[in-house]
Amino acid sequence: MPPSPADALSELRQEIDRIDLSMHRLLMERGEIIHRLIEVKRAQGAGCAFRPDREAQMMRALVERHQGLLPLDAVEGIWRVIVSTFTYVQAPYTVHADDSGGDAQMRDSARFHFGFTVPYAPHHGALAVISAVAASGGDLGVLRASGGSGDGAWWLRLIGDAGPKIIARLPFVERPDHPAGLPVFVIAKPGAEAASQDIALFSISLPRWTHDAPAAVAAAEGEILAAAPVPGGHSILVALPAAQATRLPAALGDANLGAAQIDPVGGHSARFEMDEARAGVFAPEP
Ligand SMILES: O=C(O)C(=O)C[C@]1(C(=O)O)C=C[C@@H](O)C=C1
Repeated sequence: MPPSPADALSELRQEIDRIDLSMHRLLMERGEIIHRLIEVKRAQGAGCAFRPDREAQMMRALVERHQGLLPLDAVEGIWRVIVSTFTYVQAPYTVHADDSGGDAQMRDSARFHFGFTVPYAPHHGALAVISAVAASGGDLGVLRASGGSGDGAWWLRLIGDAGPKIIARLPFVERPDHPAGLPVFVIAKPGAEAASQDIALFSISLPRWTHDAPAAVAAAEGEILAAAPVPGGHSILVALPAAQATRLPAALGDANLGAAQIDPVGGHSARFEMDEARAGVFAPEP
């Protein structure tokens, strides 16, 4: 005789309890590993525990192997909370975020990527975020990748050895309809470990704005992310594959912009975009 619906339900719930217990035990076991990792990192003298390149690699592997009923957004969100919280328990940090372009999207992004245990400190403007990170021990800052605030050329504040640098671009896995898809840069004070050099970011101060600038940057496979007038000229924030960075001076020179001042302001892992079809595989049936 097949089991009654009540018995079948009870059996399935026992299975769920068994799986929940295993997942919880595994999370606690992960915590033990993190304990040992703290010791190793302490021996290395590292400050901030955030390792964006490692996280980018983990998030890609996660979405690539994911299958089944659970929507990808949920799986990604769960792992973001796990990893960010384990980062926090290694070395507590606050996420300073620029809410000048709207609080809701920025807060959703910070909570999705860093969870609720990590303190969230809103600021009005990119400059305020950069100052907060510069004054902190090992905090992170989150800024809209497109700029967007009325702060002008905020990236100038990232120039120089001591200034915070861009170390990541979020989300790690880009796709249409990402629940926290606002493209943001994460900034931090320069750490012991070198940041990724897949994509390099430069502040370029031009003696003047010219419509040849985008083509010159494109000639080095770069992209202008933001632009703002500065005293004595115009400043642009440029992203390009790090391997192409040596081509920038010549490309600018060819556009009569040889006097441009080029300063590194950080870098991040290569962007990883999922196409719509793949991103939708796990979406619930309408
Ligand atoms: O791999 C590390 O260095 C860790 O600190 C572990 C861990 C994780 O929890 O998986 C946490 C923080 C880092 O940003 C990356 C990964």
